[in-house]
Amino acid sequence: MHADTLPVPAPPLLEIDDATVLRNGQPVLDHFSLRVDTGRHTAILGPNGSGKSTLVQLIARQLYPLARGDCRSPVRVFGRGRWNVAELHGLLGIVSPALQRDYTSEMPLEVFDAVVSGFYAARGLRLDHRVSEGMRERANAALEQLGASHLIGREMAGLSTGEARRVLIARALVHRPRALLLDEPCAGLDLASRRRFLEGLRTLARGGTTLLLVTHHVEEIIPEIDQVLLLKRGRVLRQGDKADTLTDAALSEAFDLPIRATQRGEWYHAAID
Ligand SMILES: Nc1ncnc2c1ncn2[C@@H]1O[C@H](COP(=O)(O)OP(=O)(O)OP(=O)(O)O)[C@@H](O)[C@H]1O
Repeated sequence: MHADTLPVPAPPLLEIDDATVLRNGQPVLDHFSLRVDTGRHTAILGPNGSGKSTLVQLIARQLYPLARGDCRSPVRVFGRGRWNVAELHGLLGIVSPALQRDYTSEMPLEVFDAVVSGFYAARGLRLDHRVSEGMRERANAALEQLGASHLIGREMAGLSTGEARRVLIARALVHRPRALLLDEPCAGLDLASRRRFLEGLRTLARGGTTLLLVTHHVEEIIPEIDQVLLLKRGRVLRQGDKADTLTDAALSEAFDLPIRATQRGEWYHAAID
């Protein structure tokens, strides 16, 4: 095969190159670099205040890094440094606690409208939004995929935490994004709901959506995730496969406590030693 007929490799899902983000004048991400290849399911794990949500906001274009001398954007998603936010969300669905707070506030919003308005990157439908039959079908299919079809007709504000999260993930999925960035998706779920929810994520991961899962909990790292990024105080402490990152030494250093990690089948657990 000639060099010019070789397949072009897909650009990485995410490349962050020496990004610094300040809050109140303090660096909360500090000369931060990271690369995640498309198709490689990844967990971003770290203690409170380590910079996980800041990283999500940086990727989502809700926060900006300090400008660099060479004018190159330090954050590239699918190989591009410049995106309009709606276009970006079509390729990379993002579900965060802030989004959930916004969508479950008292301002009325029905479940199906919450999902189908994802096509317009809007919170609910406006009069000028035309919903085609194709859009309806995709919104219904996404709700079904998340086991949330029975919630159609309900108000978002009246849903439980887990129900609302499923609806918001369905909303992110209407675009058939290549990747999903989920910030603390299991927060507020009881033990059984958490396991059911994680099984749903496993199905998504196996279906070809690259997952970026932000969490404090080793137990939420589904078997399909094979790369872990350990954060500490705004820096990457360690990045690699689970055998290298979910170790007693690495977790103890990240959380500043002696931690013992154990593997049970395909899942990992961590406890204070
Ligand atoms: N709006 C803000 N103004 C000032 N400082 C902030 C703001 N938001 C976060 N920070 C600070 O930035 C640092 C990183 O916070 P961030 O929320 O990104 O961490 P996190 O890893 O997501 O934490 P948690 O697990 O508690 O959600 C913390 O020191 C935090 O106090």
